[in-house]
Amino acid sequence: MASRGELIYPEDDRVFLKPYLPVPDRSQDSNVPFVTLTFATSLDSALSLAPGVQTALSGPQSKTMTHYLRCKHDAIMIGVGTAIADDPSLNCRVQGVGGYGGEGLTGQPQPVVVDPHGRWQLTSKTKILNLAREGRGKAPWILTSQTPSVENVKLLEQVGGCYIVLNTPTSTSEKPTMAWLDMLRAVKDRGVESIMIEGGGVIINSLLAADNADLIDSVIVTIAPTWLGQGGVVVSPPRTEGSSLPVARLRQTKWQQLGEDVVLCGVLKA
Ligand SMILES: NC(=O)C1=CN([C@@H]2O[C@H](COP(=O)(O)OP(=O)(O)OC[C@H]3O[C@@H](n4cnc5c(N)ncnc54)[C@H](O)[C@@H]3O)[C@@H](O)[C@H]2O)C=CC1
Ligand SMILES: Nc1nc(O)c(N)c(N[C@@H]2O[C@H](COP(=O)(O)O)[C@@H](O)[C@H]2O)n1
Repeated sequence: MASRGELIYPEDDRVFLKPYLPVPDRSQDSNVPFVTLTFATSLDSALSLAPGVQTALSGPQSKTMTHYLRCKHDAIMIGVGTAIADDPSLNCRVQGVGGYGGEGLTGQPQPVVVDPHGRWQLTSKTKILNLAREGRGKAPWILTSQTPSVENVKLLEQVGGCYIVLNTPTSTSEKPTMAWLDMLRAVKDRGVESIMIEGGGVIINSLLAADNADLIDSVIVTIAPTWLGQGGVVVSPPRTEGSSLPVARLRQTKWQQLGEDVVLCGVLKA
């Protein structure tokens, strides 16, 4: 750890991740960005103790790995459940990136929050807005399907963020209905060539479902040596109706121990 909360990710550990990282210019022909699915899980496949409860699973080394991944992607995406539960920073605190020893916002990912029904109430205390104000992270884009509140728009635009309203069919319930293709195209249209998707449970399970899993280029999972127990937010994507096959399986896997955790990398495409 360096000064001001700056993190240092060793060169040797960077080599291990390289085959799973976005390649510059790789996706320029595609209408969606390079997608990395990445999260930390317990041994019982839980992301957190309960919906709405932030739970530290990663140890210091694997958390630093996640921060390194953030500077290797143009954008970072979470669902509104995570935004409300965690009040996250969604920035990169690796030494040398913008705001942490580097110039401007160089290396900082664009945070993207999926909030179809406008649940996220921003305030002057919302961490991500304050970081943007201080030049230590970018202001978020919020993907929604509803007209946002005037108060939220004001707070967001003051720091350079914006709403992106998708004309995608939505239900009136809390069920996620914005199509992944539409969401990914929307960010690609705004210059995002690579995106890491961190969670939470609804986001990950819908992305891993058969209809969407093809959109994932790389998977990087931190596994912490702990059982959270029943009642947690669990990664367990829906089975295809009538199928008795596994939903998805990683190929080209590699494992690395980081502190007490292991990091599993792989790809889903054949
Ligand atoms: N261990 C880890 O790496 C991580 C843990 N978490 C934890 O996960 C928990 C939050 O997870 P969840 O409650 O499942 O919330 P979530 O973060 O997945 O957000 C769910 C909401 O996002 C929207 N959404 C998701 N997918 C959508 C889609 N395809 N289309 C339209 N809208 C969509 C919907 O409004 C949905 O209700 C928190 O406790 C958080 O701390 C979150 C991220 C990473
Ligand atoms: N890598 C990782 N390990 C954990 O144990 C976690 N709980 C998370 N959560 C994700 O990181 C975000 C919070 O971190 P920042 O404040 O943005 O640095 C949180 O919103 C989840 O996306 N990740």
